[in-house]
Amino acid sequence: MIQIELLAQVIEEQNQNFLQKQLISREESIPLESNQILVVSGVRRCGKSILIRKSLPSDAPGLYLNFEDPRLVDFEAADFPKLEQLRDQLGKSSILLDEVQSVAGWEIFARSLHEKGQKLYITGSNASMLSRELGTRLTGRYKQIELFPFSYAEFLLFKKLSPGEESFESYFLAGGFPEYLQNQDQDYLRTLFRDILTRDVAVRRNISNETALIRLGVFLCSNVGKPFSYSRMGSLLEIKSVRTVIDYCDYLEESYLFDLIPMYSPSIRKQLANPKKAFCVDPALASANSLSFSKDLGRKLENYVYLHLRRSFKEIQYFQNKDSECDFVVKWNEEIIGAIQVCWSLNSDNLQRELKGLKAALEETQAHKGILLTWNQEDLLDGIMVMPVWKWMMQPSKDFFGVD
Ligand SMILES: Nc1ncnc2c1ncn2[C@@H]1O[C@H](COP(=O)(O)OP(=O)(O)OP(=O)(O)O)[C@@H](O)[C@H]1O
Repeated sequence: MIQIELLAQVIEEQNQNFLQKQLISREESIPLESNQILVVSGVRRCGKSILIRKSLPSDAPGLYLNFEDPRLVDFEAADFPKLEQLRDQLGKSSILLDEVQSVAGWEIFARSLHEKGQKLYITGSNASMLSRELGTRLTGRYKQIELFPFSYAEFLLFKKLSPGEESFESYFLAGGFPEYLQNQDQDYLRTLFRDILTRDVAVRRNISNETALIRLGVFLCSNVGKPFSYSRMGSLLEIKSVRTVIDYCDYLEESYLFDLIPMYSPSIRKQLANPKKAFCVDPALASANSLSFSKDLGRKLENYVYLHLRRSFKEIQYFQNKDSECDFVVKWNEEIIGAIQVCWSLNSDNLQRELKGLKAALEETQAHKGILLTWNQEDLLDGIMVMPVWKWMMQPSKDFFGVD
């Protein structure tokens, strides 16, 4: 149990910090009028709680509480009614709970607020921990929004820059974690990565071999965009059991650090068995934690394109047949709707190969729209649009493919 006076003090301090910050508006918006519980999930430090707090009208702020505060170590389910009491005493309109999944039984409180028609916002950085309770006790009562580090458009707003090759180069180097954009300290990205692996993944998942988990994380950062099989990864990383490799990869996906995308295949069974490609939630985070000193710029660009697609689409695959490859195909409503090829720079050596891969993907998947993205070239080749990545990123990829 926790004393209400201590709780009031923690709340006052946590809420003070917020007022001092200069904040930009995000592309994601919070549906304030909805009467469902609103859940914002995403990788750590990407701006989840700020998104909610900034969205609430200034004359009706919410009562914010972050459960990672060590002073809340003794908070238990029986303490939740104190939050309602403090909310009313302080004249707040709603309750906003950060990383609440650490308190067992939180979903019972969530449900009771919902039943009383009172507003609750929740943020979390672990997909499965949240979804377990959401899926059972709160089915149909919540709406979930996924948030990512800043997009290129948000980066421009934050840095007060204009769109173009020069500002895209800055984004390409710095990525989208708001605090990193402020401090530009690579150690921040290393500490963040390590903290997610050791504190979130290893502790929550009870992993005793933390070294193997970190090695896997570094391996994925160093091999963004390259296909690999679980067994090959196991042997490279000296992890004996393939099952362990698969579990660890799942945990890394749950923490929103990486997505492992499958190869396109009409057969689901083949799709599962084929090699996967990993993409990181923030390419600058991957670079800071990578062992690959050659700095593969082409794959990094591919990672940015992947993220831009991922903001709009959940199902993204790569395409490969016996003699050609295409970086991404995008699924929407059970249909592949688009194919995207990414190439740093088109020249007489690679042009035919890149076009062939894109056309093969379009033909085989029956996707109706394809594009070839480059660092700075723009053209129309053989009926295929060629565009610089920065320009393509100025609109949501859903708009580009004409779906909503
Ligand atoms: N819209 C924004 N404009 C400017 N800075 C922002 C914005 N959103 C977040 N930040 C910065 O990023 C930091 C992290 O934001 P926030 O605490 O909301 O992230 P979070 O995803 O809730 O983190 P955690 O998962 O650790 O709880 C903030 O301290 C703030 O400095």
